[in-house]
Amino acid sequence: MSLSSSEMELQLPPHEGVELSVVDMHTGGEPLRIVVAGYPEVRGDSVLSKRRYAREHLDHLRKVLMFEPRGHYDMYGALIVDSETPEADLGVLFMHNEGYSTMCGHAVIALGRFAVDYKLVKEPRSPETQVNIHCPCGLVKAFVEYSAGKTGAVRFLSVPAFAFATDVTVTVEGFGEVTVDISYGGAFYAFVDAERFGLDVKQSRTRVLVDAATAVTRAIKSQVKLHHPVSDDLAFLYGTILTDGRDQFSPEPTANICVFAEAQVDRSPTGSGVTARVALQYHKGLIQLNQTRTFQSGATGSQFTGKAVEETRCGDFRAVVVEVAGRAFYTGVSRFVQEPQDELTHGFLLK
Ligand SMILES: O=C(O)[C@H]1NCC[C@@H]1O
Repeated sequence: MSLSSSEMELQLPPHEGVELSVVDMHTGGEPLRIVVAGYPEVRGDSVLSKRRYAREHLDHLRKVLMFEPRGHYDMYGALIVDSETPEADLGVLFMHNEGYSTMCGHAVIALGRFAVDYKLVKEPRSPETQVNIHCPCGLVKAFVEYSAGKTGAVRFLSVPAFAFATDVTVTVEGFGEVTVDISYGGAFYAFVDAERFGLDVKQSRTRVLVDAATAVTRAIKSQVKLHHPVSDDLAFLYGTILTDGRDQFSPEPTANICVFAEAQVDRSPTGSGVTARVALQYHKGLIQLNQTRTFQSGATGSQFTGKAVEETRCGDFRAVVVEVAGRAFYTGVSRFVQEPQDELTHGFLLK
């Protein structure tokens, strides 16, 4: 007996399970699982309150889609929701191995293409189509290359980014006193030169980099209070980014690796991290407005570019608008099922 490909196409046998459909993409190697069907209504009168609602009432579905056996420890997801902002083409919630982030640049790059390809914006235009994406941190403007019916590279202008604190010394378990910078690019990150730990973001083993970055994140969470002028929901440390220390402007790429959420490793250079790092470099006078830098993922070598394009403010902070650019690709579509008899149907992670 043989099965032709058309007979096998997207057919599940009869089952009593709940189905969830997704489109999978990746940006610089970092996965993005976009939910297209199967989620119940996400209640709330703002994208930030919808994020709270999803965390309180729908978290079982995050685990189904992010965790094994359908996902994996480092899976990342996006759930499209309505936005309360009239200029927004779509709202989005981001999900990962621990919860819901406030910003995700790799996801914005993928969602920009997705929104044009799946007709979430009215009339695509050449050479670029603008897609306004309302993220929990605010409105992010994506510009998607569009030519002869095809989408390409994406650049986006993020929410105001600012250096929150520089040269903060914390006591890190296993490493003693470590001095870090903390910067905001839609989410807060700590930045440290990997050399401080005797590590190299491109050469060292990923597990060793993750342990050092995670120890820094834990230390900051317990020793530094963050705040954000717009909302307390934004005031938490999302992760630590280890760098190669090359912050002074150079046309050469600078590498970093981002460890966020629950010791999750970004395969991409991290769009919100690039935003925060550019704000930090600008704050320190290491780059000028419109000087484009290339940022490379220490994990995969994939690249984004980033530049500060305009000075602005965020509450009392002097801030900049940062433009980040990169490319995303489709990897597949899936219809997942949760069979009620399956003991592992809710998902699990190996730690
Ligand atoms: O590109 C970014 O901004 C994201 N990638 C995973 C972690 C961050 O949310």
